[in-house]
Amino acid sequence: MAPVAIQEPVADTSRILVKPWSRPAPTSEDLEWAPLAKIDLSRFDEPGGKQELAKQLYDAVTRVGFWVVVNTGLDDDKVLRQFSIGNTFFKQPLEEKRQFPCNFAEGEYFGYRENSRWIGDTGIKENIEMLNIPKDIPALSNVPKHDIVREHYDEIASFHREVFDRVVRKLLVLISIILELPEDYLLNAHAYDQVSDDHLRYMIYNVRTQDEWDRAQGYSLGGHTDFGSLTLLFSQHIAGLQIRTPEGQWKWVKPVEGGITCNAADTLSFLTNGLIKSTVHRVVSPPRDQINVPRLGLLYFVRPGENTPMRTVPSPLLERLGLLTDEDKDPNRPVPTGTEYVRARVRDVHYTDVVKKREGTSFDFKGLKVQNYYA
Ligand SMILES: O=C(O)CCC(=O)C(=O)O
Ligand SMILES: [Fe+2]
Repeated sequence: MAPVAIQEPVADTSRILVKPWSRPAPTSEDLEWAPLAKIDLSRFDEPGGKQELAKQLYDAVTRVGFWVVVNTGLDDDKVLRQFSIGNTFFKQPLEEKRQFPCNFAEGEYFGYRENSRWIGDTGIKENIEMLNIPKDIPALSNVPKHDIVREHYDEIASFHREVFDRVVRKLLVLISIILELPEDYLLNAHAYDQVSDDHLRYMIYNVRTQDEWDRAQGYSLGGHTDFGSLTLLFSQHIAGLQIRTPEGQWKWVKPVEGGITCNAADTLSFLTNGLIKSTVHRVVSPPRDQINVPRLGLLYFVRPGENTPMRTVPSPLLERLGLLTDEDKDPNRPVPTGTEYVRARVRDVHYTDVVKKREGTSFDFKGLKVQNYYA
């Protein structure tokens, strides 16, 4: 028998103590929850499993736009540890958090986003703070890290990679199967080792009074689509997220124990000429029994990168559905890269001191067009 390595406990030399965070109590209010498909990723490697899961995912990605993955193999203790690191970060002094702000002038989203912007003319500020952490690849190692990220980097980086490997990779394979493309087609277009603006996000909605929520929401309810290809939301218990269902009703998203809520976003919709649905969603005031609890979030955003042309993919399914145009098939037609598109979008939305609702307007970057505002 091979000798078993005995691991000495390693002294924690970090300066910043991460206090364990746990999920607050779920709401006891009877909300109208959106029915979402549950995709069991433990079946992915079974014979025929991928094909079966792809069938189950079809309606979710083409019509609903939101679904839940379960049995991902990600250990919930590791998930809670990431929530705890995020929570500890947000409790740090503003000067510390402000050290590395998002560079919105360039459409760059890595770093800290402060809750400093005014919402229209309401006199209320946004209540969201976030810290976006890039992929753990050499080409992005120069992106500056806050102390808490540096001190816990091994753990954060391995979580980042594990989320990609256990969830993102599998979803990109399933969607490639749906599109009748080679299984690794979309994975290659979003490869972990290539430069892209993928990020792990710690996010917090700070507590507001009902009156503040009402005033902010009277101006805008914040309906939007996400900018990249896929968004993963780790389970947390504060309600607030709502999706606009295919029937046009707003329904709440219920947290699933051990599950991850996923949604398709704009660039995946562009790459499939609209077949994959980028669903409109928003975060509204939590129910009464949760309104005094900060809404801590942990998310992963998948974006196409520098080496991904924003051209409809050569899918036989899209061809049959009449969604592949001659223009799409022309490899010489110049198109932006994923990074160019995403940065233009981030700059357009976030490079401002006052958040405007921009009713009736849309964003158009070299022919890639999305609506800015959904009521
Ligand atoms: O916090 C959530 O549940 C969703 C947040 C969201 O929609 C976003 O960050 O784009
Ligand atoms: Fe979103």
